[in-house]
Parts: sequence; structure tokens; C-alpha cells
Amino acid sequence: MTGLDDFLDELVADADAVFLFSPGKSDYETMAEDEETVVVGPDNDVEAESFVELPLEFEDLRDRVRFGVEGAVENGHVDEDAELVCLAGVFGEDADTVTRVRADEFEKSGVYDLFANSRAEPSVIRDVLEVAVELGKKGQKGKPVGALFVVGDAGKVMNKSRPLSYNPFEKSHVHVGDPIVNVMLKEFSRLDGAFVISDSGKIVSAYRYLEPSAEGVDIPKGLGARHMAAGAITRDTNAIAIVLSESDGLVRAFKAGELILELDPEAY
Ligand SMILES: Nc1ncnc2c1ncn2[C@@H]1O[C@H](COP(=O)(O)OP(=O)(O)OP(=O)(O)O)[C@@H](O)[C@H]1O
Ligand SMILES: [Mn+2]
Repeated sequence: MTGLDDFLDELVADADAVFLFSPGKSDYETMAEDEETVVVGPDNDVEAESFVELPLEFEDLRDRVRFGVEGAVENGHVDEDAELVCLAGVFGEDADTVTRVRADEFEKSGVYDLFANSRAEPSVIRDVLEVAVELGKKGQKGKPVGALFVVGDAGKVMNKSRPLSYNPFEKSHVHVGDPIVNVMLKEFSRLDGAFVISDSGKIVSAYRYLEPSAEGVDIPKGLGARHMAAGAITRDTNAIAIVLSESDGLVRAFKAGELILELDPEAY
């Protein structure tokens, strides 16, 4: 199969670094012996020197690669114009796919920045995304439901919002990620307004009507008041916002007034 060999040789020729997505220990060790290697995965079991933590199982390979590359550039593991070869498992856990990409080939999406450089802890952002994705999958009693979570910088968010109803979390000290809380969040998402969550994941309030200044906020056409409020509050404060749309079923994340991430819950 010389044709195939030649093709593969060319695909990996002169790469500056190899990105291994969730590799096994022996694969990592073999590769790291003579290649500049960056490991991307949920944890660093293989004890790689250059490692980017994946907070989500990005199903779409493009999203996974984008996250890894943005993280590696930001942490100085590779240069912005580096030629990269990525080995990843798309159909299963073992690597079955080779892709080649330049680190600057796609526009910076900010998805790495969303997790790593927000005021809220990355695990809190991940937990809230998971609630939103689950809510999107199941809806409420089979009906599609929308929800808005504002995460981080809670004091300022509270100052730029007002209550629509009594706050069921007023005197409680509950945190996202706790299974009981996830049930509560889903239950309360039937009603209007936003959830406000602190940097460390404490649920500060439900039923908040956000009143940020929407001046200069540029969200994609077709999205309504919920998404506008989500985008605007992240420009007015250092919070990020995660929105489940009742009308198109997608989960979106906003930071600094910009749409950073769009996920289809059905794909997770
Ligand atoms: N400023 C706001 N603060 C908090 N919640 C809001 C705000 N504006 C709208 N919402 C909530 O969003 C809900 C849906 O509003 P709207 O349909 O205009 O938003 P949307 O962006 O189109 O969202 P969806 O895609 O879910 O329909 C409202 O019923 C309300 O609960
Ligand atoms: Mn709408």
C-alpha cells in the first residue's frame, strides 16, 4: 500500500508537535520519546509535561481539536503558527483518526478562555453546562424548556437584576454539581428569569430578571430577549452565561458579550 503510506507520510511530515487526545500510557511514552507531544484529555494520567485539560467530552472532533489547540497556544506549549498533527479516537476510545492543522488555522473561538480564564471555577462552568445539556435532552415532562444561568461575579449580577418572584435559594447553601441541586434547577427552570450562581458554584438566586445595558451587544440574529440578556450581562459584569433555548434546543455560552460556544444537547 505505497500510495497510502506516501499519503500518510506527507500528512505528518514536518509537524512541529503531535497532539494526543486521551492517550494510553504506552502510546504516550512511545510518542514522547522523539516527538514534541501535547496531551489533551480529561486528566493527565500519563503525566505529560505539556497537558491541556478537557472539561467536556467534545463529540465533534473540530470542537475537541479547537479546544486543545487554543489551550496549548495559551499555555505556551506550541507557537501560534505551529503545524500540528492530532491523533484522536472518534469512533471509540482508541485513536482512529489523524488530522493535520495549523494552530492559527481557525479563528480563536474563546472556548478555552471560557473555562480557564473566567471568574467562576472551570468545574462550576462544566457542571452548569451539564445541567443545561441534560435539561435540553429531556425537557420538562417531555416539553422543550428554556433556561438561563449566569455564572460568576454574582454580587454585580445581583445589582444588575431584580427578582421576579421569591427566591427559593434565599437561605440555602447549595452548590451546582450536587445531584439534588440539579433536580431543583431543572424544576425551577419552568419559571421565568435567570439563575445566578457564584464563582464557587453556590446557587445565589433563581427568578432574576436581568437588566444589563444591551448597548453594543452583538448576538446572532434570530435569538430573542433571553439570549440578548445573557450576552449583555456578560459584557456588563465578569460573569459568563449559559443559555438553553426553548425554541431551537441549543445550549449556548456567552462571555464578554460574545457568543463563544454552541452545543446540540442531542449530540452529547
Ligand atoms: N432580561 C431577562 N432576564 C431574565 N430572563 C429573561 C429576560 N428576558 C427574557 N427572559 C426569559 O426568556 C424567556 C424567553 O424569552 P424570548 O423568547 O424573548 O427569548 P429567546 O432568546 O428567544 O429564548 P428562547 O430561544 O428560549 O425562546 C422569557 O419568558 C423569560 O423567562
Ligand atoms: Mn423566543
